[in-house]
Amino acid sequence: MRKPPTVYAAPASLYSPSLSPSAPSTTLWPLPAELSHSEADRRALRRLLRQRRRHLSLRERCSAEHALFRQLKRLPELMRARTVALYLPNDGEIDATLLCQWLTRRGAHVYLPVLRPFADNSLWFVRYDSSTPLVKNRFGIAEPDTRFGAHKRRRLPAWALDVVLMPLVGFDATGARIGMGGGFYDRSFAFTRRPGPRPRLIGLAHHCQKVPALPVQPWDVPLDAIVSDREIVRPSRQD
Ligand SMILES: Nc1nc2c(c(=O)[nH]1)N(C=O)[C@@H](CNc1ccc(C(=O)N[C@@H](CCC(=O)O)C(=O)O)cc1)CN2
Ligand SMILES: Nc1ncnc2c1ncn2[C@@H]1O[C@H](COP(=O)(O)OP(=O)(O)OP(=O)(O)O)[C@@H](O)[C@H]1O
Repeated sequence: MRKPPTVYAAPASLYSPSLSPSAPSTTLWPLPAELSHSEADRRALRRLLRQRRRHLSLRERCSAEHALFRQLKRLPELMRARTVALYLPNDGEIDATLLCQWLTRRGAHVYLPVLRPFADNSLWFVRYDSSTPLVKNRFGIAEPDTRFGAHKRRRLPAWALDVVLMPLVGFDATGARIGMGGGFYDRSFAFTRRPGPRPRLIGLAHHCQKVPALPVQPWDVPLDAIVSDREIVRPSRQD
């Protein structure tokens, strides 16, 4: 019999050995003095922050993952949530999958993002548990298999999720964020600017991804909180 997929552990390939376990990643990958709105600057910043997070050692990752879990368990949004979207970590992203068991024990359901086929960079959210078959998407990230329509009963409209935990590439103290650059989350949650039911949006990142200031783009959806292994940032919503 085929072994069921391991679900709650992050793939071992994510944990590439550290290049230099002792050097703090912020020293090795310093930020430029000025950051502008220009696409070239945003691309350069993404590359640098992605290097920083990939450079964390296994020990730093493990301790960050546990620190993040402690912070998340205290969030009122998660304590009352019944449906929570998270992500399977990729490219050095902070790992929030310790929450899976915690949420399941509380009777909540976990969802993962799936690249929407035949659509412009937006996401579906499909229920995830220990028996969910996973396949790699075009970026090499594992996601629930939606090829044969079996996911249809397990898909939830984005507005019906209680909480969305969103992977960030960078953030600042005001709650501004930068993602992987595909606009996937911005498109999928653009509706949250209008009145009506909406999930709480919570960005997650390693502390080394915090920058002094990030320009906000007109299409950036506002977040309710950003949680790192060090702190919880609560931006004041403008609406
Ligand atoms: N773990 C995780 N899952 C996620 C996301 C994420 O950021 N993290 N996403 C969040 O949006 C979506 C996928 N978005 C992504 C957008 C760009 C790249 C990326 O690596 N881009 C390459 C260019 C690759 C190419 O074009 O072929 C790059 O920038 O180097 C990866 C994922 C859905 N699932
Ligand atoms: N609601 C939207 N409708 C149409 N295009 C959008 C929308 N949101 C973002 N975009 C486009 O997506 C592209 C990427 O946006 P951006 O650089 O802000 O990505 P990001 O915030 O890093 O990614 P993500 O939202 O996936 O975390 C931009 O060219 C932007 O114009």
